[in-house]
Amino acid sequence: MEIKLIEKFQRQTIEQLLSAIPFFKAVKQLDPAQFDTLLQYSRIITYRPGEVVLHRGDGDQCLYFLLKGRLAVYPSEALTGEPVNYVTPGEVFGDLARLMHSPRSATIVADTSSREIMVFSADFSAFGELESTHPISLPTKLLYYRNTVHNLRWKLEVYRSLHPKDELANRHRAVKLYLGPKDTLEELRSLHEQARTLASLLVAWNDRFGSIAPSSGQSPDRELLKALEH
Ligand SMILES: Nc1ncnc2c1ncn2[C@@H]1O[C@@H]2COP(=O)(O)O[C@H]2[C@H]1O
Repeated sequence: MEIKLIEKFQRQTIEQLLSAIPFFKAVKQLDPAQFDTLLQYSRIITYRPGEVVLHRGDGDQCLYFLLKGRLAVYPSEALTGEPVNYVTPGEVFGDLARLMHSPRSATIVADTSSREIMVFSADFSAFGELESTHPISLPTKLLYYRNTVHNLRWKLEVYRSLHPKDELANRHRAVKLYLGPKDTLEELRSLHEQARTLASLLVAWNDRFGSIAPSSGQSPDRELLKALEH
C-alpha cells in the first residue's frame, strides 16, 4: 500500500481521474469550490494485488472511490468461498460503516486479476453532522446521498433478480421514495434515512448468503489466498 498526497499530482491528472466518478463529476459541475474542499480531505492510495484494503470489523470511517483495478468484497475475514461482490472503477465503497454507525461490514481485497489498483480516499469527517452545511454544503450532501441511495437500490435490485423468491427480495422496494420539495433539508433527511435502511438490507443479504453470486459455495479463490500469504 502506498499513500500519496493529492498535491503530488498535477491538477489535470486529478480532474481526469475523478471525472470517471459520478459524484465528483457532479460536484465539479455544480460547485467547483466544493470540489476543491473535498480534495483537501482526500488522498490517493495504491495497492498491490492481494492486499487487504478494508477489514470487516474495523472502526475507521474513510470513504473510498475506486479509480483503477478491481476489488473483491468478502463478507467475513476468512476470505473463503466466492466474493460477495466486486467493486469496479467509478464505484464507491466503505460508505456503510458511517451510515449505519457500525464497524466495517465486509473485508475488501485488491483482486489478483488487477495489475494496478488505485483508490481515492476521502475523510468522511468533513461531512460533519448530517444537517451541518460547512465545510460540505447542502447541495453537495444531496448529491452524495442521492448517489448513495441510487447505488444501494441498484445493488439490491441485482440481488433480487438472483433470488426473486427470497423474503428479502422485495424489502427495498417498500422503502419509500422522497416526493417532497427538492433541494431541501427535508430531502436530505429522507435520503439519509432511505440510505440507512437500504444499507442494512444489503448487509442482511451478505449475512444470509455469504456469497450472492450464483456460483456461491464453490471453491475458494486459491490465487487470492496464496497472494495474501505473502
Ligand atoms: N454486497 C456488497 N456489494 C458491494 N459492496 C459491498 C457489499 N457489502 C459490503 N460492501 C462494501 O464493503 C464495505 C465495507 O466497509 P463499509 O461497511 O464501510 O462499507 C461496505 C460497502 O461499501
